[in-house]
Amino acid sequence: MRIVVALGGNALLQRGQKPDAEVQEANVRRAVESLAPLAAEHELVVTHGNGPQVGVLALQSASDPHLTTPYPFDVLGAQTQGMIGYWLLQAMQNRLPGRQVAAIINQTLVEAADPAFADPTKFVGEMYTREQAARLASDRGWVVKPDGDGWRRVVGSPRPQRVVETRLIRLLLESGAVVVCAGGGGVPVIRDERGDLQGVEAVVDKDLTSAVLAEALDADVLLVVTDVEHVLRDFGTPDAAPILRETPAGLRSLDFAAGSMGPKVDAVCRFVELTGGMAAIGSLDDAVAILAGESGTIVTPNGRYDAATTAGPRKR
Ligand SMILES: Nc1ncnc2c1ncn2[C@@H]1O[C@H](COP(=O)(O)OP(=O)(O)O)[C@@H](O)[C@H]1O
Ligand SMILES: NC(=O)OP(=O)(O)O
Repeated sequence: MRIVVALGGNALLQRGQKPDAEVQEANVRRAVESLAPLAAEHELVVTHGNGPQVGVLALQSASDPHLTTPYPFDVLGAQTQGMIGYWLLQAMQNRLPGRQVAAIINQTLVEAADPAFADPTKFVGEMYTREQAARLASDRGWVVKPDGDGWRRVVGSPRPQRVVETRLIRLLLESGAVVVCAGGGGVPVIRDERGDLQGVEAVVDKDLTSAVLAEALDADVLLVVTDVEHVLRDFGTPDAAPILRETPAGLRSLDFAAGSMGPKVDAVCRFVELTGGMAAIGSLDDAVAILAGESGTIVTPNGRYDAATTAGPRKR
């Protein structure tokens, strides 16, 4: 099978952890431990988040006295692709000797007129108290919003339209390589009036980009892995209950939090609606169990899933 796995920012940096390289490298090794069995049997594309990391780089850049202007978010997004891509590349190569692994810088086309530029929703960087966030907003011109128990900076997150390097990713997959791409949702770009690509100030949602990419690659499965075993209905209430199997229409009839579960649900529904394939949201540690139908929230056109008929290896 051809599988696209979207690795949550939580997989790379758990809440409360300091964003030191060695902390994230250890988390990446744990992620790769979970994904390696999939790579051994299937064609595998790994995408990843960059919310915490791109916020750290933005702060560094804004504090650098040598710069006249801080680096814009397209440049910072490319930096996170290089950094996280390198960690994933090395961990995969160590865990899958003999297998080719490619980690590529890539761009995601968005629409210049997307209203999301004017209504920032994408959380970046670390968590602050309400008072700290208010001060940062006034000192640095940030937009800040509540995220769970704290406050974080938000930036515009236009909808991904197409991964520019889709053909290259397909070629790499067909050659047998594991491909790490679409990091941070891909570097956001538009085409100018001459048709040239040009970066824009935004951070694309990696789950939505993963759905666009998975569909364009004719993937069989889209796995969105994060720090919860299932999507919960009535999240945050005493009636919270795991959703095990669902149809896209069933999931879309429920409400999910913008900026966290909302885009993941949107991504898996979109993939299943467009392809008739299987998509799931679950825990990073359970990637193999999700495919076996033993964990996660599994979304299919009819809300049923038979691992024996779906999860066979794809001929390369
Ligand atoms: N309905 C829900 N079911 C489960 N988790 C939810 C739900 N709504 C919000 N969440 C929160 O979403 C988080 C996962 O989203 P997010 O933090 O954006 O993940 P990642 O960074 O891994 O992509 C969970 O840790 C949980 O706190
Ligand atoms: N770009 C992006 O979606 O990052 P996170 O998954 O870390 O929020």
